[in-house]
Formats: sequence, C-alpha cells, structure tokens
Amino acid sequence: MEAVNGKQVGHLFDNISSFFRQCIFSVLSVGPVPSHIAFIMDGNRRYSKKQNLLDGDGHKAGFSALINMLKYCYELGVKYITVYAFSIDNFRRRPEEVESLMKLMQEKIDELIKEESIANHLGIRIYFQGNLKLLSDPVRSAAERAMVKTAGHSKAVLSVCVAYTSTDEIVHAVQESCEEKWDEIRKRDANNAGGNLIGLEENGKDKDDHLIGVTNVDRHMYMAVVPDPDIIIRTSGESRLSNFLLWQSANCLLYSPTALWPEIGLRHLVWVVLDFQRNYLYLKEKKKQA
Ligand SMILES: CC(C)=CCC/C(C)=C/CC/C(C)=C/COP(=O)(O)OP(=O)(O)O
Repeated sequence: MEAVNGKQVGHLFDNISSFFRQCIFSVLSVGPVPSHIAFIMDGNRRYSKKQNLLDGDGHKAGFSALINMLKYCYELGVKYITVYAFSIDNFRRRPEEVESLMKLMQEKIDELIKEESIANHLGIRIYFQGNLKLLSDPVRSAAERAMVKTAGHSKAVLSVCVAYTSTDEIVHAVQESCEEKWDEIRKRDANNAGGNLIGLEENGKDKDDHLIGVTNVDRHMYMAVVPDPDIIIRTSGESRLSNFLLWQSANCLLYSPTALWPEIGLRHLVWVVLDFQRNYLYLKEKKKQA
C-alpha cells in the first residue's frame, strides 16, 4: 500500500514538474532557441567522492543527468545535442577505470536502443563520433547497432563523441580530403590525354582545383552531419575546451557552471538559453562575418 502511494506521489510530482517546464519553455520559445547545444560532461568522479558513492556510480548518475538534459532540450526544441563522453586522452586513465567506463558505456548504449528508451520514444537519431577503431569490439558493435537502429529517427539528433579529440578529427579530415583530391586528380589525368599535374599547374584555375580548402576539410569532419554548436556547456567550473569541437566552436557561446555534471539541471539550461538570446544578434553577426 505504501509502495503504491509512493508511486502515485512520484507520478504526481513528474506531472507537476513537466507542466512547470512546459510553461517556462513556452516563454523561452518566444525568443530564438539554439539549434545545437554541446556538453562537456565534467565532474562525475568528483560527484562520486562528494556523495560518498562507489567508484563508477558518479558516471551512472552522469548518464541519468544526460537523459534528463536530452529530454529538456527536446522539449525546448533544441534539435541537436552533442556530448563528450570519452576522449582519446581518457584511454590513459587506470586500466580498471577505462574498463569499467567502457562496460558502462556498452550497457547504456544497449539501454538507449531498447523499445521503451527515450531515443525510441522521442524519435532521436544517435551518432557515435570519433576514432571508433580505438574502441573494444563489444563497445564498437553496440555503437554501430545504435546508429543503425536509430537511423530512421529524425526528430532530434544525439551525437556521442567517444574516442574523440578535435586534433584527431582534424587530422583525419585532412587525410581524407587529400585522398579525395588525389583521386580526383588521377581520374582527371587519366581522362585528359596529355594532361598531367605539371601541365595543370600552369593554368591558374586548374591550379586552384588542386588546393584543399576549408570546405573540403569541413566535409570530412566526423561532426559534418550536424550544424556547428551554438552553445558549449562545460560543467564543474572548468572553462577549457579540452580538445573538443575546436574546428566547430569559433562563434559559439561558452558556459561553465560550477555544478558537477550529475548536478546539472533545468536552471542551467534556462540560464544559458537566456544568455544566448541576449547575445543572439551579436553571435549571428559574427557567424555571418566568418
Ligand atoms: C552511452 C553514453 C552516452 C554514456 C555516457 C556515460 C558518461 C556520463 C560518461 C562520462 C565520461 C567521462 C570521462 C566524463 C568526465 O568526468 P570525469 O570522469 O573526468 O570526472 P572528474 O571530472 O570528476 O574527474
């Protein structure tokens, strides 16, 4: 009987907070709403220590915070959400910690594609971005399964950056751009009797065709499937980007609340969206000039 009452109270509380959120979001939606917010989920281990939890429980709480934030962003109309879940540098942590994080990652990815998951319920497409070759086979397979299973969803997009750093992304994109350009040149060479690299270099226009530009590299970024972020939020008071979305963040608003990642909540989202709206025209102008 007590359990039933507890469940009913919980349900009532969920309904009240959902109504409260809807009111806040309908007021916020009068102004411009960011289309893409990216998160650096910092402070999970510190949260674990602060709350006297077992090692690893901070990351579990971090995953719950991510699901809540995903729901809030979706309700507000933010279409793209990106999270920095594991950097290439994180592989240097103690092997037991890396192993436990990877286990959690696999478990949570499988949770994300269950029938009753938020991704299915809300129609969220999931991408895993990064050097996925560096992941263990089971984690990589889980990530690939999630991408295939949600490929038909289009209401919102969650990009999970794993085995990711910006410098690795940029090097990878430059390599692919060079290979693509080299293929183009070879094909043109084969079709053009008498045409060769040296001949082409004498012609101004064709010479430019040999160059790799920003748009070439841009197209080969892992993150090319989504627009650049409008806002990056890094929790736990740190304001460094730590090799995250360096290519994509030239004109983006940065926000670093002191809350640890598992403590992030609605108030942080509301605050940063208000700040985005206050700076909207200035940021729009900067993007136009870029
Ligand atoms: C499937 C999926 C998206 C899972 C995500 C799970 C999750 C919350 C991962 C966060 C991983 C991580 C290294 C966070 C940084 O906090 P930290 O460990 O560096 O903590 P600290 O800043 O207190 O040291």
